[in-house]
Amino acid sequence: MTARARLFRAPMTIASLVLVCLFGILAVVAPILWGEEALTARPTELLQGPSAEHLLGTDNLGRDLLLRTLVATRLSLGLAVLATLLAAVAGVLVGGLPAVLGGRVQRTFGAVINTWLAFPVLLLAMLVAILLGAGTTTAVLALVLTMTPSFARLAQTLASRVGGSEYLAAARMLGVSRRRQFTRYVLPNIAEPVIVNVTISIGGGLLALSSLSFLGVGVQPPDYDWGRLLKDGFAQVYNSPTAVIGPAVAVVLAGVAFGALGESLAGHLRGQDHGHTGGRRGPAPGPGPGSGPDGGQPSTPDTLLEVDGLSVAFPGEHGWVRPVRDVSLTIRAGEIVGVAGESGSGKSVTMMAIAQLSAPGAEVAARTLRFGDEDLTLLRGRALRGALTGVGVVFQDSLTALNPAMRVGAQLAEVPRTQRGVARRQANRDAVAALDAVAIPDPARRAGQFPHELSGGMRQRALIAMSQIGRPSLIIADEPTTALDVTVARRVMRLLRRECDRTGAAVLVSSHDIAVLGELCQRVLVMYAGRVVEDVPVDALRDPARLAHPYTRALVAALPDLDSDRDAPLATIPGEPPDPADPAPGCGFAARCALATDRCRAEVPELTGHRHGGRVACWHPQDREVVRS
Ligand SMILES: Nc1ncnc2c1ncn2[C@@H]1O[C@H](COP(=O)(O)OP(=O)(O)OP(=O)(O)O)[C@@H](O)[C@H]1O
Repeated sequence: MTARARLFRAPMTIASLVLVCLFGILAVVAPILWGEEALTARPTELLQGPSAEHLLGTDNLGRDLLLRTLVATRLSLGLAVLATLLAAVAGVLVGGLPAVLGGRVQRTFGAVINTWLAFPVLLLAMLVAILLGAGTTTAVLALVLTMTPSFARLAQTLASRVGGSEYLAAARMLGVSRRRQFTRYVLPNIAEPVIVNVTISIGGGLLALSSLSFLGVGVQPPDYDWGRLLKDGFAQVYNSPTAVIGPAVAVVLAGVAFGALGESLAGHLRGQDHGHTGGRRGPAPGPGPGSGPDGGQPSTPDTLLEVDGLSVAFPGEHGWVRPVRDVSLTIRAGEIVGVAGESGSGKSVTMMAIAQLSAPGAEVAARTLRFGDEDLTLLRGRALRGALTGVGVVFQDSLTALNPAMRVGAQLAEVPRTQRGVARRQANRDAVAALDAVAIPDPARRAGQFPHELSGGMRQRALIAMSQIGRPSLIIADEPTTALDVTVARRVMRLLRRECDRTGAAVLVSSHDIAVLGELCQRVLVMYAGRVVEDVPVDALRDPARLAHPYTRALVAALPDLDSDRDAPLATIPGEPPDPADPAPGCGFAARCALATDRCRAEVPELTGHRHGGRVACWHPQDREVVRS
């Protein structure tokens, strides 16, 4: 049974849904059927108790109390629904918009929402009602004012997850307008919980509005809602106790029905656990000047990307933490370069900093960050986005990298539409062709599906297609196969290579698996503790004796192969990588290195050329000669 089928079979859902529907029908038909009669005064039947003719008795003008309660459903529910919807819209705008407007706006709006939330709801409503004078409009306005902050808080929490997601980061990078980011990326992904909250809040709104009418600051005669009926009934409760029963039961039943329905829906949503609005990246401030030793490779005329002295810092508990330090690398046009290293070595942070997709709050600095003819350290805003149209990004987790609320084809089509102004139809055709190019079967049908309808491998292919569709000259693929099993991962990597061979794009791709990189790349950069420790040509990688850095050797030795003795434990690298918040002086690997000397523990080695044709940062580089001796 599907989760939705289970939801609609749950007794609480059925009961609350039936009640909500009944109230809805009553709100529509009661004024039509009994509106006139509920207003008819009967001077001979004043303040009567329950009878067969008047089940709940009559009021001080002889009007039937049951009919008045039924007719009041429309105004009571109508006002509660109206106030809740207005509050939801206002709350979503206040809480959701900052996600696409950026850090400072986000913080300011957050502070406003917190202050707003601190006011007691009913007190605020009464204050507004007293200031503006009693009446229906005032009551609704007061309610909107008091309900808006809780919607804003909800929208803010949900939208901040979307704001940090990879798919929104990619949309920003593409130059998708803020309005479109909000309507196509933020809104659809926060809609479900907001709608559920609207349902729950209608119950609360109904109680609050009834309270205002009961206190005399809400609906005024001759209009009447349940709160007003309660107020009038209360005045005659000693003569006719049944006068309060009708509206009291109606308020409680409707409040409980909406609340219970909302709670059932919320439980269903929690159970579904989409897990696809999570993400962790957002736009980065532009890189600024940095410092550090110059370890960069000389750039050649066909150099496509040149990075020198790249450092990334995040605000930590005790000051700035710098997980990436002084990284230097170059990539030539069409070259496929891998980035290897243990978890936490700084691969993703480096790659995202190059793609200008660092997490909010990150401080990125570089002496040189040049892509093609553009110096990215000097560009901002539109100019930076323009320069980055030549970069395609493949993220780690295809589920968080694709907008779950947008069809796959539409997401792909967004790239040519935004970057080159291609017409929608043509862009859709391009999207299907791009899916076809990455060997997705039945691409036209798949283009019409949502990301969750595709398998993990297929989604990763779609991401590769998306990174290619803008015809970039560089693809940055951050562990594109982490979420896939080994066989699918290898297939996806081969596909990445085939696509890049076909289009001539260069690739910077990271992976934990140095063996996979060895198959795919021409060069592999080995990272340790936020630095590049070796830049190895792939032929040297295949011959462990030519590897220069003890860490690279240890990484390669830790790889199992077909000849490995299955009973023997795998080689591991003893010790732990250093904590980026507490880096030791000298070489980061010294504490785990059998060859470390005092110099290693005191001075950071620079990346310098090595006989294998690459570079190494080590005071005691290894090579064939050293091994033999
Ligand atoms: N937004 C952030 N704020 C603070 N620290 C961060 C942030 N993102 C990453 N880091 C830290 O930076 C370091 C490097 O992380 P990074 O994700 O680059 O490692 P990685 O080599 O890609 O690892 P993995 O293979 O597990 O993804 C880690 O210590 C991580 O905790």
